[in-house]
Amino acid sequence: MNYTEVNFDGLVGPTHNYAGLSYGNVASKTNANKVANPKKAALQGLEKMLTLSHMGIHQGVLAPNARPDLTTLRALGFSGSDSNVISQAAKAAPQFLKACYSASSMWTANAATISPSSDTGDGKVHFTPANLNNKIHRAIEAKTTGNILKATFADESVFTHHAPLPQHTLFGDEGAANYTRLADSYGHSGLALFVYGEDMNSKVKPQVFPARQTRQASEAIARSHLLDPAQTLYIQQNPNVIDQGVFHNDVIAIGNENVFLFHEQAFYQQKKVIAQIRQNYTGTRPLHLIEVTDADLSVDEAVKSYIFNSQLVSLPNGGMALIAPSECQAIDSVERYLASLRQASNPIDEVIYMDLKQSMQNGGGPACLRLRVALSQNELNAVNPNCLMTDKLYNTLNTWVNKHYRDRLVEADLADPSLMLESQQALDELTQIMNLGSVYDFQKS
Ligand SMILES: N=C(N)NCCC[C@H](NC(=O)CCC(=O)O)C(=O)O
Repeated sequence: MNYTEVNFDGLVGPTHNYAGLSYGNVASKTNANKVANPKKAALQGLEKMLTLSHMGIHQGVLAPNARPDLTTLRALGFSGSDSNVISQAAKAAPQFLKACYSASSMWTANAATISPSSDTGDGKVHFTPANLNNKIHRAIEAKTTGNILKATFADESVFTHHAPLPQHTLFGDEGAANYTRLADSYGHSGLALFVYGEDMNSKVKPQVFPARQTRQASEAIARSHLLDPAQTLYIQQNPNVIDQGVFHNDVIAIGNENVFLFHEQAFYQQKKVIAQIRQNYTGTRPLHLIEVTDADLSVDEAVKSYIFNSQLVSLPNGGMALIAPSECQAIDSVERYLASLRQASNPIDEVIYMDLKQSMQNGGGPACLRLRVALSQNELNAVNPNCLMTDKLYNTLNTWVNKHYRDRLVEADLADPSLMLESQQALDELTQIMNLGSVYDFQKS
């Protein structure tokens, strides 16, 4: 059957800011308190979506979570009118206010884990929103993200939506950022690689920064998605690279169809991992396992450039392209490596650089900004059409961003209730543009 991959990018929400909320994510900490430009962030994201759709690649859009998250602020004991909730939180608990204002749902690689119908026991596409248990500003995304996924993929005859895993450290789940699938093509059953940072029954774990994904979470998802155990591998991230800022596996490895590009320090007991992948891959097209050595690039250069957070996409006329952050052009060794990768004998023959600086400064590169969904033609027809990128939707969203978004946001602005009202108005309009219904709590009260 004819399958295709659709990249669903997260639309950057109107409250994008730099709050230093993610311990273990170097960029988030380094850029804390910088002046943010939400308008530019959203336009940079839309530009990437348009570029891919003009390359003939199917492109989708996922609406952002509503911020501030008043439901969470009220659960924390702030009460009265919405404006009172904001001003009380700004005085008593600015850290929680920042968490409830984060636009972090833009990084939709963390929105969910999705298994295509060619991998699942019942032939449906399975979705599990990530609980993002490790960080409070992200853990509060799961419920609304679930609503948005249901409104985007509504047809229950082809799509199955699971609840997020229990909110407990044992089941820390970061979604597709820690999941890759290797297959002959999108429509063939694939080898699911679940990469975890910590097995809660083992002592092998990072010493400085937290491991966000647990093996227990990955196993639970593979069970609910009815994956074939013979086609599912659980791989541990190298704890030493987590301690160097590799907080998700997609900061050190990227796979697409029969190509897997990863750093030589990506995994714990890497030689064994490579042998397992080779042994379990059932495709007939040759598997390209491309290991980037320390001599090519250090882990530090990988984290600074975000080279592994490029999107690796199959082109309509064959071959693959790497959609890389423009930060890769600033580091000589990275540029050199990319040039040699293009020349070498593998399907990657194009590198396209994108300016995503607003997102990058919070540790979110091209691959963080998109959720991959492999779909058959029939399943693609069942997707909410207002969530699929066209020139018309691009123009509408561009106008919408220019109308509603600020071009400057700092922490002090979060205490001003007019930011809340502006955001709610913008998002209410967005749900009409994207025909999502009432996915936000503020639309229900
Ligand atoms: N690698 C992938 N797939 N996603 C990147 C997510 C970046 C996000 N940054 C933040 O949440 C920073 C927010 C702040 O500090 O204001 C995170 O750490 O979870």
